[in-house]
Amino acid sequence: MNKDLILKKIGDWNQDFSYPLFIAGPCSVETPEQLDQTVGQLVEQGISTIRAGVWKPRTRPNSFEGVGAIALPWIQEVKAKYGVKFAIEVASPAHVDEALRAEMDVLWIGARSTVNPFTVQDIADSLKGVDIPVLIKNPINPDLALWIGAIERIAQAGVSSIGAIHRGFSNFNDTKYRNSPTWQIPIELKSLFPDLPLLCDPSHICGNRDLIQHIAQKALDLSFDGLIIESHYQPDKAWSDAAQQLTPGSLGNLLQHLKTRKVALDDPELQSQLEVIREQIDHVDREILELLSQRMSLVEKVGQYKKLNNVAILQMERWNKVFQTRPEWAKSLNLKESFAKDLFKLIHTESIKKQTEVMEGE
Ligand SMILES: O=C(O)C(=O)C[C@]1(C(=O)O)C=C[C@@H](O)C=C1
Repeated sequence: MNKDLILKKIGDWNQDFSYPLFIAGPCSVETPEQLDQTVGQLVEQGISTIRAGVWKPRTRPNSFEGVGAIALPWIQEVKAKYGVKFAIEVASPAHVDEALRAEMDVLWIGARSTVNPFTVQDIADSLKGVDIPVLIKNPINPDLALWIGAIERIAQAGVSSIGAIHRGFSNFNDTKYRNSPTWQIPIELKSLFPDLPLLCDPSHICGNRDLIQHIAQKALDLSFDGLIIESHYQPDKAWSDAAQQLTPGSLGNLLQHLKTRKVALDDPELQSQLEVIREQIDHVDREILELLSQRMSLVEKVGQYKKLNNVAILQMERWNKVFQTRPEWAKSLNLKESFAKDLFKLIHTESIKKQTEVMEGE
């Protein structure tokens, strides 16, 4: 992976944006009136960058696919009237061309486009020589490399202001969320590219307006750089994504109740108190690793016995016992059973690897 990508924090982008960056607007542009009402009300709530879908990629045909390019002059009108910036989704070079001609301020690449490197490359090629902020949503499947690949393609086209949007990942099981947040993936992205601005799209994660506050707060707690939220002046009448859109008033209320967290500690007193606890954590982590190393030596010993006596590595009866007792022990120690299960699954996989090395060794 290319860790040498030159990425800029929002404050260094080629246009001025507030920080954290809060973008809001309707799922789709529907009519000039809907756009004007929604944008006017969002501006009253302090929003200065609006999102809206012009072309909508839909799962199945014959559903509303966006009004298309006729929306662009309507957008230009509200941009001029309210002095807002505008972000729209592009999924092809033709969209990029029309969006640039209509002087959009920000483009985003949707989850269904990010999954396809051909599509992303086509979009990247059409952006050569144009420096407009581009936001890249995660692919619908939980594939970090694909997300990074899309970011690299856009960066290589010469775009200097790039952000990533976490909109959750498709899931087959019916969970609480429309798209699973699977936070470890955006966290991993942030740890690989600390300067890459990362926004969260709680609307698409939740699929339901009641859950948005919680996910929005969680994103800020995890040091996300902003939010992109769907808002419509009459959400229940929206032509797409009705259940997850908020009225501008509810959005304003949500933003007011959000706690923005500091990324770094600037109070030396607090810093030194934290240092003391962090030293203790370092010490405990070291002990955990020493104990794991001891466990692995024992596993290796068992491996030698198995090799000598021609016994199979995988011992389900014993493993089932381990896998049953450890979560129980964890619970009595105030740890989550699910955490102990995940941990011991990892440990067991490592034991099997170790014993395979013993078996295959001289
Ligand atoms: O008890 C064994 O036979 C081991 O090799 C140890 C161990 C473990 O890690 O706990 C590893 C592999 C087996 O499938 C069961 C358990």
